[in-house]
Amino acid sequence: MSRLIKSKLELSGITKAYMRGKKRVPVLNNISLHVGEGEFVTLIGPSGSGKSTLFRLIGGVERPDTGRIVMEGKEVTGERGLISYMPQQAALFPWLSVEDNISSALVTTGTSKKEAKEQASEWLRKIQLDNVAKEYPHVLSGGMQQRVSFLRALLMRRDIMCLDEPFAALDALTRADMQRWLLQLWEADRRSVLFVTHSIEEALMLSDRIYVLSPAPATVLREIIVPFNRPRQVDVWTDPAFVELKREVLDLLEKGERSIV
Ligand SMILES: Nc1ncnc2c1ncn2[C@@H]1O[C@H](COP(=O)(O)OP(=O)(O)OP(=O)(O)O)[C@@H](O)[C@H]1O
Repeated sequence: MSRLIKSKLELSGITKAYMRGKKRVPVLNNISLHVGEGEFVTLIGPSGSGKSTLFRLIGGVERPDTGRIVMEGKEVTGERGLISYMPQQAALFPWLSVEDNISSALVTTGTSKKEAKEQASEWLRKIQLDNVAKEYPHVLSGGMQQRVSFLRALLMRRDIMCLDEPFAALDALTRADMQRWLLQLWEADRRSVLFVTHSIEEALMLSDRIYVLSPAPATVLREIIVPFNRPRQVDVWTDPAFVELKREVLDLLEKGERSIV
């Protein structure tokens, strides 16, 4: 299905190993995947399977040993500054107010300072954080900081947004709230997203497609197309197909774990 959609990001044959002392430790083994225009794609895999490493390669912070990274049809292996990245802990400038954290993201896209300030206030109103616009990030709760951090990534308007377990540090209720919030905001804007999570439910709730990774050295165990319609309802987890897919992913992850014991 997704091959009909124009690819924003395409990884082919990515291999990466690190040296630990004199020992070469393979982390990624021949990974190929793609993210189509306006697609929400998730990577799920056990801890240490190389998901963050993959993001570092896509972000150009490191280079793969073999393989190619292509964005919008152009090879960009090792090039920086092409993605917007949101890590587990909110990445905000502590010396800037919430509003200035947002407007500075807009300025990087070429928006004038005056226009950026106006748009930042408008966005903060839209996500109901206008009451903290003048505050500094440390005053905000974890969930609020992550909303601001997501908004920054969204407004950078890079070709692809890479979200690395953005809700992992939040409590269960805030996390569920954030998932609903992200779903609404993303469905209104449809950016191309590559998302990492450990939560199968989160992956099924948010994604168009899921790549299930094996333990390191990671390979793609399976690509799963998530069949639920959009706009997606939050009660999708009660759908029998949801329960079935959850079991399928869990089995894959468990089999992957067992194969290295
Ligand atoms: N710079 C490095 N030098 C040596 N080993 C590294 C380096 N970076 C990562 N590794 C190793 O590569 C493996 C994959 O790490 P990575 O952080 O990419 O996994 P991950 O899937 O993101 O893990 P988690 O889900 O726990 O965040 C780990 O064994 C890690 O120790």
